[in-house]
Amino acid sequence: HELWWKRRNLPPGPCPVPVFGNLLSLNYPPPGYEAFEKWTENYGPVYTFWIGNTPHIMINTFDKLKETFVRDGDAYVDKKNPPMLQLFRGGEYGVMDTNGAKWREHRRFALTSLRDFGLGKNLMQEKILIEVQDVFRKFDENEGSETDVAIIFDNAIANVINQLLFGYRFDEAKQDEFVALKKIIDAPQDVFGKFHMFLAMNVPIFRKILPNAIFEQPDRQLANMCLDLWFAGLSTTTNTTTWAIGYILNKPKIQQKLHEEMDLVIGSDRIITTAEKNALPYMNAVINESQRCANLVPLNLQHATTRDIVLDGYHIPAGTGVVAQISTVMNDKQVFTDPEVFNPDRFIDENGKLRKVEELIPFSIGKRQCLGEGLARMELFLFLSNFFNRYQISPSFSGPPSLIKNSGTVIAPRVFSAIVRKRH
Ligand code: HEM
Repeated sequence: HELWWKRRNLPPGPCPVPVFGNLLSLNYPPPGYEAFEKWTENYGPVYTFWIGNTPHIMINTFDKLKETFVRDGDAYVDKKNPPMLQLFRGGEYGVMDTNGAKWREHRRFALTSLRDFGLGKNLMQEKILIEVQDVFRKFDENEGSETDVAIIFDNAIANVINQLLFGYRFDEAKQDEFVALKKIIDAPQDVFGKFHMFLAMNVPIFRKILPNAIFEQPDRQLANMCLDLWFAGLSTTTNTTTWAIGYILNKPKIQQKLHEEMDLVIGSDRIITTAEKNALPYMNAVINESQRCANLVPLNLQHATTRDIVLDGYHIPAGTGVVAQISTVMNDKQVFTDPEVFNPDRFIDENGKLRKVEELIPFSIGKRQCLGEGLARMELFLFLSNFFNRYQISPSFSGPPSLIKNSGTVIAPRVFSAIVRKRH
C-alpha cells in the first residue's frame, strides 16, 4: 500500500520509507540540497516527495515554476499545514498559515500597512538608517577586538520590525525586554529548526510529544499576525546579512573589490542611501550572490492545490501538497556555473553593470511570494553597503567562519566573531 498503491498515480520520485517518507534523506548531508538536486536529475523538474505519509509535488526548475505557480497561480496558492501547527497557533490564524478569504484579507492588510508605514517612501529608509547608525556605534565601540557580528545586526533588524509593529525600538534601556522577547521568539525557532522536531511536525506518530496551543490571548489573529511578521522578518534578514559577511571573510578579494567600488562612487564615510543603489553594481551583486548561496530554505514552505490539476499528464487532486522548490532552482548548474562557489561576478555583465538573472528567487514566486521582500531588500542594501563602506572586516584569531550548514527550516550560519576597523 505505502510503496506502490499510494504512489501509483503520482509523478515518480524517490521511494519513501514508512512513517518518515523521504525526510531522512535530507540529513545525508544536511540541509538536503544534494538530495533534492539528485532527485531532480533522476526524475526531472516534477517529482513526488513524501513528508511523513503525505505526498508533495516538487516543482524544481524556473520554467516549470512559471508554468505552475505563476501562470496558474490560483491553483497553487493554499498552504498545506500539518495539523500540529493549528495546535501550536491555537487555530488557523495569522497570514503565513491561513488560506482563502482570511489569508487574502490579512496579506492585503499587511502589504498596505507596510506601504503606509513608509515602504517605497523615505520614511522606512529613515527608520532603517537610525539602526545603521546604532550598528556603527556598537562596532566603533568594539573596534579592533573580536565581535559577534550576528548579535549586533540581529538587534538592529529586530528594531526595524518592532518599530513597524509596536512603534518603538529596543534601545539601551529596553535591552532586557529585547533579550526576553528574543528568548520567546527563538524558542520555537530553535525547536522547529531541529530535525527531530521537523519530523514531529510532519510524522503523525510523533505529534503527541508537542505541547498544546501556546496562544491563550483573546485576539489570536492579532497575536499570530505579529508572530508571523517577527518570525518571518527577523531571522531571514539577519541570517542573510551574517551569511554575506561570512562568505566575504572567506574571500578577501571580494571585500577589496567592494571597497574599490565604495571609494570610487562614495569616497567618504558618509551614509549611503537607496538613491545610490544603482551606482553600486558590485555591492548589489554581492547581496544577490549572498542570497543565492545562503539559500535559506532548503525545503520551501508547503502549499496545496486549490483544485484538481493536470501536471505533465498526471492528475493531481485538489488539496495535494505542492512546493516551489526554490533552493534547487538557485543551485541549478545550467544557470549558475559551479553553484557551490560564492562568485558575485556571475551577476555582473560584460559592461560592468548588474545582470538580472530571473532564476534568483530567494523570496519565492507566485501569489505567496514573500510579503516582506521590499523591506528585506531595503534592509540588506542599507546595512551591508554602509557596513562595507565604513569598515574593513577581518577573520578572528581562529580563522574565517565555517560555511558548513546544519539542518533546519531557515538555515543560520554558525556563530562566529570577527574584527572590524574603520576605513576612513
Ligand atoms: C532576506 C529576507 C527574507 C527572505 C529570504 C524571505 C523568504 C521568504 C520565502 C521563501 C517565503 C515563502 C514563500 C512561499 O510560500 O513560497 C516567505 C514568505 C513570507 N515572508 Fe519572507 N523572507 C524574508 C524577509 C521577510 C520580512 C522582512 C518579512 C516581514 C516583514 C517577511 C514576511 C513573510 C511573510 C508574512 C510570508 C508569508 C506570505 C504568505 O503566505 O502570503 N519576510 N518569505
